Amino acid sequence: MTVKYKINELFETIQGEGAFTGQPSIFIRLQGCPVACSWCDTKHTWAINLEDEVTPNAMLTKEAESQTWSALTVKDILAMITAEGYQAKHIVITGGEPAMVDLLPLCQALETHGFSCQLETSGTFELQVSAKCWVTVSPKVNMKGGYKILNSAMLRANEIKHPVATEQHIDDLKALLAEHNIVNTQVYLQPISQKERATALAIKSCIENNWRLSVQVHKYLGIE
Ligand SMILES: C[S@@+](CC[C@H](N)C(=O)[O-])C[C@H]1O[C@@H](n2cnc3c(N)ncnc32)[C@H](O)[C@@H]1O
Ligand SMILES: Nc1nc2[nH]cc(C(=O)O)c2c(=O)[nH]1
Ligand code: SF4
Ligand SMILES: [Mg+2]
Repeated sequence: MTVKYKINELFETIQGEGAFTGQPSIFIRLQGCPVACSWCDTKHTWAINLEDEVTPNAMLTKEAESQTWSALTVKDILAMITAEGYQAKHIVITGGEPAMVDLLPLCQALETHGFSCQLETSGTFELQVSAKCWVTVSPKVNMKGGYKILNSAMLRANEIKHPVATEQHIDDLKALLAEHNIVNTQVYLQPISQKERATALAIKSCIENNWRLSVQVHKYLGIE
């Protein structure tokens, strides 16, 4: 049977986080996440309720965040991107937690059609992506859902992007890097919810550790 992806949103914008900040990108946001980060900015993507399924057009044209989703095949997704006339050549697969499902058919089809792929993931599920897919791991420590960061995800990561608000988050990150023996992967600190204190802590810690700052540019610009 052809795999269908449960999609909460599909839109074109500027990548606002991490190494690709500033890059025009098409975002595919998958529904569903059990990790349950208390400060998650996309809580509407957590629940997968069958009664929340909507048509592809209703999903594409929604004007406010909602937990509705539409089931699309890879072919449907490519057709939608073409029909919308999007110009971006970079596709960000996010969620929710997109790594809960097999993303290889999606990556392969997108790459065949000339797109580059990027995955945004918590690293708590085995990654099923193409070899060329850029993997952004945002490791989650002690979240309510009880999921643990996988060694395979930490090792596969092309960048590690860590949301921070407290010194504890910095200590958690250092412990993770040591535990998984990560030395060369570029690390980004991302202040949680643009809070002033979180941003000051992120700047200080980036300078101390030679990490980079990621400030969720889209939120400062008021774009999606
Ligand atoms: C919404 S998550 C979806 C992908 C995946 N579940 C993950 O956590 O990486 C996308 C990115 O937003 C980050 N994020 C979520 N809520 C945030 C917040 N309030 N402030 C800063 N970053 C946040 C996540 O850590 C992750 O890097
Ligand atoms: N512009 C923009 N950049 C992003 N980078 C990661 C995002 C995400 O929600 O995964 C995101 C998002 O929601 N919007
Ligand atoms: S893993 Fe990602 S989507 Fe899930 S709760 Fe945490 S930040 Fe939100
Ligand atoms: Mg976001």
